[in-house]
Amino acid sequence: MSDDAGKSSTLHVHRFAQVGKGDRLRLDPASTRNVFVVSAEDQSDLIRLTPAFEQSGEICVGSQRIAYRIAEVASASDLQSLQYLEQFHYKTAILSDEGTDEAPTATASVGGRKAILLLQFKVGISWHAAAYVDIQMPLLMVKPRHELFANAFRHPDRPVRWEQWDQHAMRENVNLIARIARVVVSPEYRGLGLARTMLEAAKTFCKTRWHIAGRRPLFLEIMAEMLHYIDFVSTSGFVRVGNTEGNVARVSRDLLSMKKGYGISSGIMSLQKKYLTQLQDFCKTTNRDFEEVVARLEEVLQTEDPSSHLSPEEWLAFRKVIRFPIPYYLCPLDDYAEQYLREHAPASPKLRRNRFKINSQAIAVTGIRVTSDLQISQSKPVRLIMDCFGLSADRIQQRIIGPLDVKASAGNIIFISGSSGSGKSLLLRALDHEGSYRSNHLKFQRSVSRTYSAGWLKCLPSEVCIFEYFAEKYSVSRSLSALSQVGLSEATAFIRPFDMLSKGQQYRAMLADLLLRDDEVWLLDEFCADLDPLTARVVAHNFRRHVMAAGRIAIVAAANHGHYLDALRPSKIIALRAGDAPRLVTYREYQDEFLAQAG
Ligand SMILES: Nc1ncnc2c1ncn2[C@@H]1O[C@H](COP(=O)(O)OP(=O)(O)OP(=O)(O)O)[C@@H](O)[C@H]1O
Repeated sequence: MSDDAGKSSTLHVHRFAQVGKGDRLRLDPASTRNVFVVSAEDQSDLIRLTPAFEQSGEICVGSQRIAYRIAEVASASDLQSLQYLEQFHYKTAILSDEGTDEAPTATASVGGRKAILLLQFKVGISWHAAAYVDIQMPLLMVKPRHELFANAFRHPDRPVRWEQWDQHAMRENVNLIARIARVVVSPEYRGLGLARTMLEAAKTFCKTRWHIAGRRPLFLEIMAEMLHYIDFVSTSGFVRVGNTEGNVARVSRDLLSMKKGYGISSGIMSLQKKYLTQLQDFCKTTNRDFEEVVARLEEVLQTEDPSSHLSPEEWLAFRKVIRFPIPYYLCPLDDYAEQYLREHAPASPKLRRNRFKINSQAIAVTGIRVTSDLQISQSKPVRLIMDCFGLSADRIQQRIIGPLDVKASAGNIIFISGSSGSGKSLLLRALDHEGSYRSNHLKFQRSVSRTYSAGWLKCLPSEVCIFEYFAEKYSVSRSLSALSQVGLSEATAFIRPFDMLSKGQQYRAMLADLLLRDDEVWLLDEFCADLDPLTARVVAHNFRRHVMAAGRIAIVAAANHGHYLDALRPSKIIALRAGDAPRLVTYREYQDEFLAQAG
């Protein structure tokens, strides 16, 4: 950089620093740490460049608070963390000539400005990378934005105005939009709502640090296929503006025209060339005629659900050249931008909320007794045990549970604790008054105030991958939402059959299935037993929210629970002890009496 007298000096900044050629800098005479870019619109507006952006906060899961920091990627170790997280990315901007070319990696150079904010959790004395958001320059041509900006924009405080969104207005102002190119969350930390935390951080960053040639942005945009199914952005102030255009209407025409060596009417030429090469490669490997393949492409694109008409090879080839419309959202970054969106954004049909059948009725199961009756077969080893332990009768009748009354109203969790063999599983069985469980040696007694349907975790079929099972049984959006609530959002898990999942993944998949079913009472044994402590906490936390929202009654049993019980926060606890009467206590009493002892 050089000063007004032309004297030059060097300022070292990190790779993604928000500064470019021609930017005017202001140094703080009191501290060389403080460097600003002078706004091109208002000399008194200083946009901070250094120190780099950093924000901290806490995420609460039950009573546990996990500290995090979000900072610009600035060091070599940040870059390493980023590379680690890249493998888990959801693509948020699809291949598009309304968009970029195939989404490059976050660390790759894309040309133009970009900023990457990395979220790290404090674990002990070290920091664990958990999520990042990648902010880039906007796309040039986006149909819904184009239509929205056809409305005159007259900023009251900034020299930003256009009467119509023509070439001139676009050239002048398109960089007043920043784009969220990606939000990535590590699978270990899914279910904590980190996508929202990252969107909020991106907004703050854009309001305070982002600029192009000294001009601050007015909007933040995001477009993503996933937004068809889960709206993870509107709670952060993003407004749906419409769907991108995609290329369905013109892809075959463009391909044929390119093949003949002609240009195309719209879109990015290099991208179209790539499509052409990809389809030509497909024709070569399958020995098919190009025109015939394009005709086939055209034919399936006329149908309502094109992908269902394609063979696997065709699907793999065609998906590289077809871009379906995807939802496009804008987030205002100042008051006028907000007012403008409020006035002009088309009223778009809201995504249907994931409605669950909501229950409101209580249950009362009284006089619960479970007794076992065992005729002892007197083999030599059994006689040995009888001698050693002083057993004399040839028949053992034992009260395992009860008498006990269980009453619960909708939206509550009852937790059954007790050591191994204390009767947790049998109590759950007893609460399933219509259940099919039978044993010749057990007698169940209870009376119920009314009948209710009880739901258990059930293994899922292994003939299809789990997402196929979910999407066919429920809707895509309900399935995605339930799977994300149980912290299962890895694409690689979704596309495997149930028997190819880990125990913990199987558990979460079964739990998602239970959340989506309509049973009034959920009976869960060995709750979260196969999960690591953090995932168990996250699952317990989200499970509780779901029970309350859907008015379910959940009766949950586990021997090991100290690491997540505060996140589950049951309303009552039934503490079982072999050979003793069960105790019914509140969560607070249980904490004082039982957990304190255990701790
Ligand atoms: N089918 C059965 N017939 C007779 N007795 C049984 C039967 N099933 C379980 N029991 C006995 O009932 C008692 C309670 O068993 P239960 O499976 O409910 O214990 P639990 O608390 O769930 O134990 P864990 O934590 O080890 O799973 C045990 O002593 C067990 O031996």
